[in-house]
Amino acid sequence: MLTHSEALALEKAPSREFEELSNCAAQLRNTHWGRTLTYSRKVFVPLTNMCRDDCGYCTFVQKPGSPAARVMTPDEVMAVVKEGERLGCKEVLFSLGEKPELRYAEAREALARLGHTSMIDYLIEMCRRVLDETDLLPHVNAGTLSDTEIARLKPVSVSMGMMLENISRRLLQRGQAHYACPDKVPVQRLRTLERAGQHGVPFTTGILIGIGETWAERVDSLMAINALHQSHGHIQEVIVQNFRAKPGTAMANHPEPDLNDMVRTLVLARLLLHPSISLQAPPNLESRFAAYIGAGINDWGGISPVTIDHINPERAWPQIEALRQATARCGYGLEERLAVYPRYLKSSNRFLAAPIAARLDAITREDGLALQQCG
Ligand SMILES: O=c1nc2n(C[C@H](O)[C@H](O)[C@H](O)CO)c3cc(O)ccc3cc-2c(=O)[nH]1
Ligand SMILES: C[C@H]1O[C@@H](n2cnc3c(N)ncnc32)[C@H](O)[C@@H]1O
Ligand code: MET
Ligand code: SF4
Repeated sequence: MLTHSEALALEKAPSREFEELSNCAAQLRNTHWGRTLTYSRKVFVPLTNMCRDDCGYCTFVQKPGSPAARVMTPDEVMAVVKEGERLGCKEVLFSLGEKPELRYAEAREALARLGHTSMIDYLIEMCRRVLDETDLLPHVNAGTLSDTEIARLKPVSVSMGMMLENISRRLLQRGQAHYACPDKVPVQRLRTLERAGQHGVPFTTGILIGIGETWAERVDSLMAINALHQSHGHIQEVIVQNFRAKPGTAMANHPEPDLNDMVRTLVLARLLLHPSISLQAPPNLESRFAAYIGAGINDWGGISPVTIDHINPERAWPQIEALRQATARCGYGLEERLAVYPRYLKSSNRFLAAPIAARLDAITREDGLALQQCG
């Protein structure tokens, strides 16, 4: 839709020109996704907050030795999932630190007590329990994954995700957001995205805005995501998430991106990405919803009536009814969807393992959830 030089120029396009581009983005959303925005009713399960990486913006991560460092027990996981089920949630978002067992004895010991040697093994067990004991559907956000890890997770989850964040290697330098983060090396993130495509996993990714990247690096990141989608068709959604500065982190004093920056980036994403890719922005990290809708988003992501956003614990979820009203004031409806998007739901396709396809078949027949076909 946009050439590379048009994409670069969008950053500083004069307001009249930008308004036209923004109208194009909104129009493109209307054409491909209609006048209904979606969200997923979820519970957030932070299976472990120990992590071998040290992202400069992250408060989720806890070092062993800190009283807050932990691995959730199976009973704790199932209690929150059951509570979600009681309140009508359909997604379990497993979001966790990356491979802490490779760095910390405490993580290895905690896993050994649970009968496992790796966090991914334990995650697979818990996904299976969710499927066996509840009606919820696991979405796995566990960072970089190997071929075998993806192959083993696919039959126990409906979709997986990992933010590319940014393709820039510059951010790995000392003093930058991804210093000392082996799992944030861009080629490792890109390999995970590529492997997910090869395995036919409906995949969520995205970019993190305002962590020291340039506009050109955002353009390159979105173009890389789009190219992977062109090869494999697996990118179901792209999240454009604004960095929030947290006290106590290396980036506590780093400026947060402003609304104009977010809006321009959303327009960029809508115009660069294939229109069948859902464009999501989280509603708890910005309250001016109309600006996001005007920039062409079609989805608000996961919202929980049960759990906080453990990544941004100080940012409360909007009430779903309040979000519905705000969305309606912009002229759009709000509908619930599943963690996997409609176009992957056709049974007997390469995107769903057989037991998952059977489960989804049953759920969608009962519920008739957000099943508008797109893309
Ligand atoms: O509550 C959150 N949900 C996050 N989600 C979940 C998201 O909101 C949706 O629930 C799922 O993507 C399902 O569509 C992510 C999912 C991913 O695959 C990758 C990254 C994220 C990031 C967040 C996040 O920071 N907070
Ligand atoms: C789940 C996703 O949340 C993002 N993430 C981690 N820390 C922050 C923060 N301070 N602000 C915004 N997003 C963050 C990362 O990109 C991670 O992949
Ligand atoms: N650690 C993973 C990542 O940064 C999962 C989300 S952060 C808890 O991608
Ligand atoms: S953002 Fe993810 S990878 Fe980075 S420190 Fe936090 S938990 Fe680890």
